[in-house]
Amino acid sequence: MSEPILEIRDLRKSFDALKATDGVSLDLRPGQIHALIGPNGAGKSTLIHQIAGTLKADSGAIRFLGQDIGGLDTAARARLGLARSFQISSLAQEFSALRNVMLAVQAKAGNSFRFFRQVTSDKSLTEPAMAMLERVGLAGRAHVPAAELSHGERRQLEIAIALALSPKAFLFDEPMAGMGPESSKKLTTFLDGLRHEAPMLLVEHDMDAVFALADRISVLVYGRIIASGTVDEIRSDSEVRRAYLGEAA
Ligand SMILES: Nc1ncnc2c1ncn2[C@@H]1O[C@H](COP(=O)(O)OP(=O)(O)OP(=O)(O)O)[C@@H](O)[C@H]1O
Repeated sequence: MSEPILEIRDLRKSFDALKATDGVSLDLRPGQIHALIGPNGAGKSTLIHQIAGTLKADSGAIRFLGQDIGGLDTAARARLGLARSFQISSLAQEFSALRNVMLAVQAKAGNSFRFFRQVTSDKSLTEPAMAMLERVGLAGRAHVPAAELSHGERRQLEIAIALALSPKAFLFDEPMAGMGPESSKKLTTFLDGLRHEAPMLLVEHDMDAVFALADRISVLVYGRIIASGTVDEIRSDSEVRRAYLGEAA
């Protein structure tokens, strides 16, 4: 089996007495979509934030491309190729979709944010940014401020931003949240194709999407992984059905 791109080992994070992450270990391998599911409050977002670096783990190891990244900040992890899209949007709301992606292209190139005003027409930024918008189906909305995009379009924009960083792995926290069935289907097809670009750790409550996409599913309950396996293994696991899936399986 190929070496994991991302390795999590015995990760722990408490908020006072609450063990939000209680000894989690998992691997993300090349070409893989690894879904992380579990009930509300199970610790899925907390885990994603520790991997991205927006939250510091209490203990445990996070290795990315063979390197221990536990001591790196969010920006350094992103520069290594760890791209993320969170439940809570980090878009610059007053900027157009195109400008938002240009910021990411510029960050990837290592340029300073301060000079952004002078480079808004720089083709080395506009062209790749436009190409990313085309990929996610947002080219026609390039000049619309992020604040005026629909919820689904904002999620597409976040993915375009993630793509602009030439990621080696994606962390997605509920990309389908708040989307209607049509948009969810479209996004599912898009994410399916994305696995060849970089593997993905996907937190998602939409079980249709998870079952359609996941190569592997890990089930988190009270901060612990209670089961990990293929879609079929997870669907037929009686403990998982009791703890989470219920009738959805
Ligand atoms: N900053 C924080 N301070 C204190 N408690 C927190 C903090 N962040 C999360 N928690 C708690 O940690 C637990 C895990 O929360 P988390 O948001 O990671 O769950 P989740 O599985 O992502 O839930 P959901 O599916 O509802 O998004 C919850 O009990 C939550 O209240």
